[in-house]
Amino acid sequence: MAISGFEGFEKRLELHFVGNDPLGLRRLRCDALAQVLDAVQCTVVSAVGNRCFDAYVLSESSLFVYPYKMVLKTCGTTQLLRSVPCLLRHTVDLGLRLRACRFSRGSFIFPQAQPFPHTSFAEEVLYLDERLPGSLCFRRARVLPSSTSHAWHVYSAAASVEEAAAAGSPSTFTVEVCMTELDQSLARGFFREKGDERSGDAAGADMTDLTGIRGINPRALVCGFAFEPCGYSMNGLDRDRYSTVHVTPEDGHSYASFECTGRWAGGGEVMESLRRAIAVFRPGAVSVSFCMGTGGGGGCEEGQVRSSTAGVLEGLGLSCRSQAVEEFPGMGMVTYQTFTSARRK
Ligand SMILES: C[S@+](CC[C@H](N)C(=O)[O-])C[C@H]1O[C@@H](n2cnc3c(N)ncnc32)[C@H](O)[C@@H]1O
Repeated sequence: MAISGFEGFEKRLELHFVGNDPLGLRRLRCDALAQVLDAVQCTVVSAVGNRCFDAYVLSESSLFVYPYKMVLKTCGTTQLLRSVPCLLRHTVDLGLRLRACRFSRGSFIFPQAQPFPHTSFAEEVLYLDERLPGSLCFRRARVLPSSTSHAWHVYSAAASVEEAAAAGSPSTFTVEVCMTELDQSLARGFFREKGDERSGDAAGADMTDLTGIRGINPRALVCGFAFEPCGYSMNGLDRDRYSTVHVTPEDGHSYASFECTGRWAGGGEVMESLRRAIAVFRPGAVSVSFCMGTGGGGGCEEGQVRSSTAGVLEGLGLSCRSQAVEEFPGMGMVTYQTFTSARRK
């Protein structure tokens, strides 16, 4: 951990593959996954799977493995992008071909504590540019700004605009929420009692219930883990959709994140999850980023996504301070909105 404090803001990598084996990436052996995570400098603390995907809680955030999609999200001073060369070696052995990659992150609280290749966004982009196969020729790196010092950094690379659009239906989305300045009394719910000798899973299950996290999606199978002396991570599995929450409750640099995937279908369900997740923490500042497939025809329209999001957060006493939108060839549209508590001015 950095001397300054624990860096809650995660780095997130999403990789899409093509192949002929229906199990695809789920065939990756435990020792191969351990090598990939070793390169990043984190470990698995718990794992669960369903018919559609495997979900791992890590010492620093989460990993989701579908047959043709992998999402690796890590916080602290982990070296997320170092997973790429190792992973690509293993996936070639499984007969899988990388067809798209997206890397995203917010602005670090302690940027000086980040090691290579995360010392700057330019370094991260260069690292990926040099290691991704040349066949991923549609590339874009953008920093979506806000009215504060926070910004959303996104890099994407795709082999073909058509191939990627076909694989991600226009109505599928991923939403990433970053919350800081958590309500102190609510953040206390993510500290363990002194002398609590239960396992991280057992203490995590209680935190899931007592803090209201279980209610974010009552249908999900939740795998929660409580760190010592504080901190919490959970993965939720609901059919082919995952959700994940990570909490750094320490006062002064408190942070929580919520992420989920789904289909837009009018947006009611995702907006309700968003409302419940933010209500668990009552943060002073929030950013919400949606990544949506492109192609039109029954999908989610970015203007509608932004106005629904603003409506939900305003209902929680948060005011929209900035909005940005950017298209990434082959990966879709990304929106980025920031909010602060109305009481905070
Ligand atoms: C891994 S969790 C949640 C990560 C998530 N990205 C976040 O920061 O919101 C991080 C919290 O757990 C605490 N923690 C305790 N032991 C830890 C460990 N071995 N590895 C990572 N975090 C640990 C940290 O101090 C922090 O409060």
